[in-house]
Amino acid sequence: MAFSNRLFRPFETLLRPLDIPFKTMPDGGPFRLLYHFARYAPGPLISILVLSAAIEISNLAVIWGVSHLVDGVSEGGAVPYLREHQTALVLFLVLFFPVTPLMSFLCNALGSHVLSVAMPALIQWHGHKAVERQDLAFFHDLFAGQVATRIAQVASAVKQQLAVAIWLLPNFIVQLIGSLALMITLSWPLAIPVVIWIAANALVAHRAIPKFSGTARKSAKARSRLVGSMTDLYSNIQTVKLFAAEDSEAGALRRAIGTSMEAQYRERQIGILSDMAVITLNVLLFLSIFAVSVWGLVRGFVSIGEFVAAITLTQRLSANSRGFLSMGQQIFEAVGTIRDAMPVMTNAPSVVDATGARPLAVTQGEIRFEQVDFGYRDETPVLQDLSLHIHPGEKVGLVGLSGAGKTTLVSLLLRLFDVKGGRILIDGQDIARVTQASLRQSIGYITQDVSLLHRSIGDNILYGRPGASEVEVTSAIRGASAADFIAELKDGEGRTGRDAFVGDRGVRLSGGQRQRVAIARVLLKDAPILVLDEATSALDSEAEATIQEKLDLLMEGKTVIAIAHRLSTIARMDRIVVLDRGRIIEQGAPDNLLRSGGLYSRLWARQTGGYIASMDD
Ligand SMILES: Nc1ncnc2c1ncn2[C@@H]1O[C@H](COP(=O)(O)OP(=O)(O)OP(=O)(O)O)[C@@H](O)[C@H]1O
Repeated sequence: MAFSNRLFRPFETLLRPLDIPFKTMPDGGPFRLLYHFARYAPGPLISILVLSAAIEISNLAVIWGVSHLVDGVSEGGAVPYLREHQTALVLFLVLFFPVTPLMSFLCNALGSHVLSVAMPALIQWHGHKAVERQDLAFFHDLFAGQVATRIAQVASAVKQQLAVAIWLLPNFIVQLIGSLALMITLSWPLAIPVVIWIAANALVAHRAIPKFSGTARKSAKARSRLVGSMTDLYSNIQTVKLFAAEDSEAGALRRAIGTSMEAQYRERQIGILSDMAVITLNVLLFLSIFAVSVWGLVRGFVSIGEFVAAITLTQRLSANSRGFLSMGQQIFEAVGTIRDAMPVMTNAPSVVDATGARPLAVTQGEIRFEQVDFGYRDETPVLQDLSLHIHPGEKVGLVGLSGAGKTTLVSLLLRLFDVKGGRILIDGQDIARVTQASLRQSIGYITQDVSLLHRSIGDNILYGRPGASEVEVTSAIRGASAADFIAELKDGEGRTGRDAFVGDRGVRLSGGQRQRVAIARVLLKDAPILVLDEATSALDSEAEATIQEKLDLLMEGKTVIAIAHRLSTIARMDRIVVLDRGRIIEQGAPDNLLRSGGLYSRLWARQTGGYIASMDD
């Protein structure tokens, strides 16, 4: 191992973000959140604070020592002075080297490893743990990109806040108080300009920081809106191109960029003006300290050593005062950022495991919807007083016009949302009282819109049952009639077959191919309950016939709910349930329903070429 790796290894182990179990974050504001994370590394953080203050104390001691030395040597000559102060000089040299550099090294190493790397990593990791528990409604309300951006924003703002609070601020406060004390010790008239300078700086900060934080917030919002619009545009680029909307979209983007620039200009202007005020105050401080010192030299109340010390202190104060203003700006900016972004991490998820939830035990596969009421956000009901009893091993086809509530019904069975009234039972167990993981592990679900993870085809199929053997995966692929197209796959980086990547959300595959991968995944999962939401809609008739055979095999011995617009695919079901505006309006064996002259028979009659001609009327 390289020397530097060995040297820094101990610092890397002080805060191990990935080993810290997740705890719910407090939603009591930015400072509560800051405290929540600071408590994970109290030792290193307090050490940084103490070291930061100690470094400044030693810097001030060196300045004081130099002034003493200059006075002593100029008054009594070098040799007698050095002889008389041997011990003090050795201590002084030790402080100068190696103590101060060593403390700076420790402070930097702790700050860089714990504050700059491990702390943001901890926030991102715990931020992810907080977000992954959120229900689907949460993700429907936000762009996925926005969620990721907000977690990253909180991580960087908390890091910034902590760095200012425990690293920069203690150093600056010690410098301010110490310089003042030293000036008073050297010669009290020297302290007067410093006191006035501190008061004037505080006034500038008091006026500039609130203005700055307002504009900084506006400009951050404008920037994130710009990024949001661009993300939305690129993820819908196909629609933009199909409607030849590039020009109008570019116009909207130009406006967003313009607004963002405008906000940034305002932010910079306040920064420049307050900087100018601080620079002017610094020049005035220097001139007045210089004037008082020269006057003191002439009048004899300031020695040469004190003159040197006063000028050095003034220069250090001036150099750091601009940093102080920017510290204030950073704090306000970070507080604003945390306040805006923290709800994604602190909002309580609405679908959670009940206390003492037990794993679902599917023995028969019986499903009961009992007087279920449900609506998404507002009061508009999507399902009303819906009761449905599905017997063990029964195959039920769900039919209804678009928007009738079919997908919603199966989403409730998977507890992607909670019912507003009534309950859903599987083998007599209320799904609200079992663990969500065990419920979803017991249900194989092929969705209408199959989206795949940007990984290899093999990994996407293994998602059905991680740890499945090679033989099982191969058999699932065969079962889904996916072997031929997978064998021919090749991605941009030369990976072939099962190793080929599928592109973002599976864009490199056709709709039918994506559906076959989804079927293979569910075959591998082999869950006792099966939900097929338009499982074969993207397949051509020939492929559908092949897959249908496989699905029939897959359905054997399982309880099945199948949604289909193409009625031929569900004609073989034991029972058809027809939904209309959230209610069951008819149900029965397919043949009986055909004869009854209801909605199902009308839909069937309108079906041409395998499709329902006017589903949306
Ligand atoms: N995430 C959601 N948030 C708000 N409303 C939703 C959401 N998903 C669906 N809806 C609404 O709920 C109603 C039922 O939708 P659902 O998707 O269950 O119908 P469906 O019968 O499956 O339709 P389709 O056959 O077109 O898929 C619709 O009015 C729809 O607009």
